Amino acid sequence: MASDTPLYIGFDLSTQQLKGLVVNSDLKVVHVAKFDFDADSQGFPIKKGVLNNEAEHEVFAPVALWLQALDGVLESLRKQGLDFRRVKGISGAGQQHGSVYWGQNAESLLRNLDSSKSLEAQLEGAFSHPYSPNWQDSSTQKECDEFDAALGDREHLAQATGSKAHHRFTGPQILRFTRKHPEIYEKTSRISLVSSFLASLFLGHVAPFDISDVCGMNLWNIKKGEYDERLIQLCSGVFGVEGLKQKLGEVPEDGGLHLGSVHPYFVERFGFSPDCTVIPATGDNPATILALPLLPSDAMVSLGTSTTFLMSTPSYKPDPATHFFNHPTTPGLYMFMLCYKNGGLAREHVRDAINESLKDTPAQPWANFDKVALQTAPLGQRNASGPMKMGLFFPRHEIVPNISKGQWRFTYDANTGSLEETTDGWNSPQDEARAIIESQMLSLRLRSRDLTQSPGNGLPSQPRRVYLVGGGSKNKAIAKIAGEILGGVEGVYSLDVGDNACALGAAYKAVWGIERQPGQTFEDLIGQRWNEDEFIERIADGYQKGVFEQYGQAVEGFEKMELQVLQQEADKAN
Ligand SMILES: Nc1ncnc2c1ncn2[C@@H]1O[C@H](COP(=O)(O)OP(=O)(O)O)[C@@H](O)[C@H]1O
Ligand SMILES: O=C(CO)[C@@H](O)[C@H](O)COP(=O)(O)O
Repeated sequence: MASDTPLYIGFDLSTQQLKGLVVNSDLKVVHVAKFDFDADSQGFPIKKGVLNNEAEHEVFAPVALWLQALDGVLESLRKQGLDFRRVKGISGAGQQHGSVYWGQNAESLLRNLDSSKSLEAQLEGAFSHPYSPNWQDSSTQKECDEFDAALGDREHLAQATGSKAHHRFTGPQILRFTRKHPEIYEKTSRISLVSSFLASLFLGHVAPFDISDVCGMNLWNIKKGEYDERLIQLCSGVFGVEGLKQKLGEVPEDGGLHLGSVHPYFVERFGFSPDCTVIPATGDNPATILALPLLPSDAMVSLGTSTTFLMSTPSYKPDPATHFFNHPTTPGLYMFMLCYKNGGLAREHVRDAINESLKDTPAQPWANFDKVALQTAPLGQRNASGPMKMGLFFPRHEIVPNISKGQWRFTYDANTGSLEETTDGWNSPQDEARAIIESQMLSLRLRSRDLTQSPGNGLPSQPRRVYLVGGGSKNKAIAKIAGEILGGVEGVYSLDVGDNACALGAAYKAVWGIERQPGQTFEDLIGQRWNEDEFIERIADGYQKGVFEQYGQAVEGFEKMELQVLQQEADKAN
């Protein structure tokens, strides 16, 4: 390909790292660079990308860390030989819900960025508050109760905003901020989401929210396409409604909008072309569904720090147990999502316990976990009618369902429907490798079953394909068990970009934003250029008659188990 053809960059500012991925107009990846927060940053006492205040259940990240990371990733791309002059468009993805609080001098500091200094050196003073509340935070129960109550109950809130109130959602977080730091709130000129923060750095002024990511705030009325006045009223606390609206700013509808050209900082420091255009950055989950032309009958499971389950759908069927967002590019479509806090880190706990019990940490740290998981029979059953082992493994307060941290193990007899909380018959931690994967997948199947349909030929309802993405998607043991539980008539697939799907989706968004014809949808443009044989790999079987139905029985036991644990926890609290 000629060396002056256009390139596009997608960034992924996630929990544990910032990635930058470069594609050409044919959607081929030409560069990837990564800045790992724990390994590569200097001067931040973080662990897994965040800081904790356990006493108040707060989890937060230093904003300056992300500034250091952005210069770091661009520097790595330069070292790889990226010719920045060819980059025509930039978009990005940010971990969802996190908020960044800009001070009074933010716009002037952004506008006057000096290319001889690092972003960190000159923007540290741009924030009224140095930390961004992280999606793993669970400090806002009081505020969540108020949000649910503001529209009557959690059903009505979900109907209006796509989700019931959640600890991590930005509205409840802002309300708590107005109470905990009233004087800082007053001095805050603008509030960004992590996605719009990233776009702001490239633009050199505070960028608007993205039409999909704004749905992760419990403030946006999805059907009306505007902020919900009652929720803005609540969220502004003792401060004025107008003041909050001004801090939040406008929300353009077009996900491919040209926000403006990159700031001269990037032209002078890295050699970007002055006409390189910034396209709205979206949330990391919305960006992930843009990594391929996803059909409404497909499901994606993102195995990152969080585990998320994603579908693109024309129907808006909000429910307090799930999330709906506007689709990031296509009006009339929505994104359905389930999000679990205890994803990758919970699996790592079991992995480490197994390595410890075997006194063996192999070079590939997942080797023992995978071997044990595959050697264990489905549901730890000794025979087809034996008791099923199942459990909940939550080293952190879980979102789905809303349960404090803890570990519970049960056996379930599918013939009698009896459920017993017991560790009898469990060989821990070995049995937990399969059990934790099963627990996560059974929860996904339970909560997504109303959105799937029968693919025909008398087959049970299930997705057409299951796509695995995120750090855990390279794990074939997880893929095999995911296929057994979730099904997928055509099988379980992974993207050849492995754990970079989110950055890839952001890069595709930039391609579409710049190269689309008037009215051309994302699905149309990406669908035309998508090369299935090259971009995806079938890594496991999906639907398997017999085992899928066996797990269907287990879903019933799983639901009962969750309800019992919820009841036990509620009784303890009273
Ligand atoms: N081979 C593997 N098997 C299972 N999980 C893995 C494997 N490799 C990485 N992971 C998991 O991937 C997670 C990071 O995923 P990633 O998508 O990169 O993170 P982020 O949440 O920051 O976007 C880690 O927490 C780790 O547990
Ligand atoms: O809170 C959510 C979604 O609602 C999380 O999915 C965050 O968006 C962070 O994701 P990762 O860092 O795990 O990719």
